[in-house]
Amino acid sequence: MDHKQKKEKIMERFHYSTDTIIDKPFNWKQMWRLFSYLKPYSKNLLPAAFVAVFISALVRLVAPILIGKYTLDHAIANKDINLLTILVVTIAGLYILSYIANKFRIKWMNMLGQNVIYDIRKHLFTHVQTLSHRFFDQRSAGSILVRIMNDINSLQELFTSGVINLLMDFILLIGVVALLFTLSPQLTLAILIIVPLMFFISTSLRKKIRRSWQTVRLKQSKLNSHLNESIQGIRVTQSFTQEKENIEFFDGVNSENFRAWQNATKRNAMFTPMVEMTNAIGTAILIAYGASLIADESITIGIFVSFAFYLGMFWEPISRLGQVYNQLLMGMASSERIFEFLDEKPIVAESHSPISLTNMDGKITFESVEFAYDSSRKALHDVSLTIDAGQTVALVGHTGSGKTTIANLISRFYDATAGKVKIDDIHIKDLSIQELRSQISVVLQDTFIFSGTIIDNIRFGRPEASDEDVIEAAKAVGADDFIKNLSNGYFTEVEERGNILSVGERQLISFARALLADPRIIILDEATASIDTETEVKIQHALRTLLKGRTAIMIAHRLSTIREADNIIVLDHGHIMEQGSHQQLMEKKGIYYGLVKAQFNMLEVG
Ligand SMILES: Nc1ncnc2c1ncn2[C@@H]1O[C@H](COP(=O)(O)OP(=O)(O)OP(=O)(O)O)[C@@H](O)[C@H]1O
Repeated sequence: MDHKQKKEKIMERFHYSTDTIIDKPFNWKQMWRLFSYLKPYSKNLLPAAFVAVFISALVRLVAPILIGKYTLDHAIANKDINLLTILVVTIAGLYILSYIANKFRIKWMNMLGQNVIYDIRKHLFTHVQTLSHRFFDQRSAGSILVRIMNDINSLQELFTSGVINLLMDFILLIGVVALLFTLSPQLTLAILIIVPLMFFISTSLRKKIRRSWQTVRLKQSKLNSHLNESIQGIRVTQSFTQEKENIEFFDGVNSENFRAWQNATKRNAMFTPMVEMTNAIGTAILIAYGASLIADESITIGIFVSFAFYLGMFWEPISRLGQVYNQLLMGMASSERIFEFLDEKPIVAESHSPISLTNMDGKITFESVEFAYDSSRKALHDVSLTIDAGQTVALVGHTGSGKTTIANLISRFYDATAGKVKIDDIHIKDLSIQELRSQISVVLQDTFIFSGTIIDNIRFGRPEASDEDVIEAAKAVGADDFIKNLSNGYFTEVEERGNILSVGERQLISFARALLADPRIIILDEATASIDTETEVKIQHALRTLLKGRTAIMIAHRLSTIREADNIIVLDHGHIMEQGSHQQLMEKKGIYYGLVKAQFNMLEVG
């Protein structure tokens, strides 16, 4: 395989297909929605900045006429020293006023921009937190990160300088055109001939620029997704010595990103030369036609000078409007992506009038429940079961048989596609999601440890718990011993995912976390799988404390851990195959019996 083929193969290795180009036409409604984030500032920052803009625009509009028409044609032509002094002082005063107004305009606009960015980011993050598991199943963490960080960042310029420049340029443009007309209508008309040409070129560029910014975001998304995955999976990469391939893939995505940027900035840069070219044509017309108008005394030299000033001021806002327009296009590309997330509704939605169940008993019923993660295959078929309050039920079965899916439906991370899941005989969809979940604790094999201290990690589900309560919970599950031996005991800082702890230690922390949260229903999904047999024996006792008086669902491949369960449900390909106590199922000599025997034989051989 030559290098090119090898590279192509590497580039096919990872797929980050969920982020697609959203190519809708320029949409004013959407822009309006974006600008509605300015609303909270419509009574303070925004009007203050508008006043500042208005003052500096006004000064810029008035000064040339004072310089050209009045200073040249009146004061200097008539040698009127008094008028000249008044004009010089007025012009100087106006420029000082403009300087002050500009200073405040920049300060207030920066504050406005930062506030708006803060608000949009907060809104998006808050919304993303409420979205259902299915949303996260379908997207990489990196692509979500790009929208919350890069897409929102790219709006910053639009809000700090774009919006206000837009306003300033509109005032300038309207003012300048009006003044040009009053100074000399013929000369103005002659120069305005080029405007339709400019309009035509800018319209044709519009779509291309917007698309290229969309592509940039897409490539950034891919880059971030890969970066995120590479760091999370670095141990696997290194153990399979795939660093070189990983670097090559990264290099491929990085160059795609680089090319996309190049392309977008190239297209962006087309605006300025276009404006400069029209500027040159306009000036040529001014000189040629203006000179002939002076010659036949249709206009004075003072008017010609004012006109030249205004002409410069005419191209400047047009050129800047091009820039703002680009910012608008960029903002459009980003806001489409931001609004796509904001418009995403949680699939698991709160009922319109949720029933409050603050003191749940913990009875769980499944009535002919069916579930499919995607339409192509079902994960559960016609599952009916009853778990009485306080019972401990074990779910066993082969990998992929649907055990975790049952647990997911109890926590309402997903909704059943058919049938009903009930808690205390109430349809789960009618219950308040927050109350439901606050009374359920899930302990997984792969425990998530957040950055922070051990004590705060245990306190995660009950932030108001005292240090003593935390220590008591840790003692009850046998986590106290190892925590005390850490450099700072309970106050030892752990980084994201708790890499300084062993998998078993992380599990013990999550046991303590669950116990402290004091739930009515507890789900242990392979929760003891990474704990050694000795520790497991130790925590069997703690487990009894943890499960006492609560409804418990235990999912375990290691069957020795679930012998004491009140009921064991055996699943196969999403069907309940048999259920009963350990004794009953052993006597039945069915699937469970086979599973126990297989494990026993393995141990014997081992
Ligand atoms: N988020 C998901 N999206 C799509 N399919 C999924 C998802 N999670 C699980 N599945 C599929 O649903 C089926 C049941 O999975 P489930 O996680 O319930 O199995 P399990 O019995 O808990 O397996 P294990 O013992 O390996 O944990 C499997 O075929 C799995 O591939």
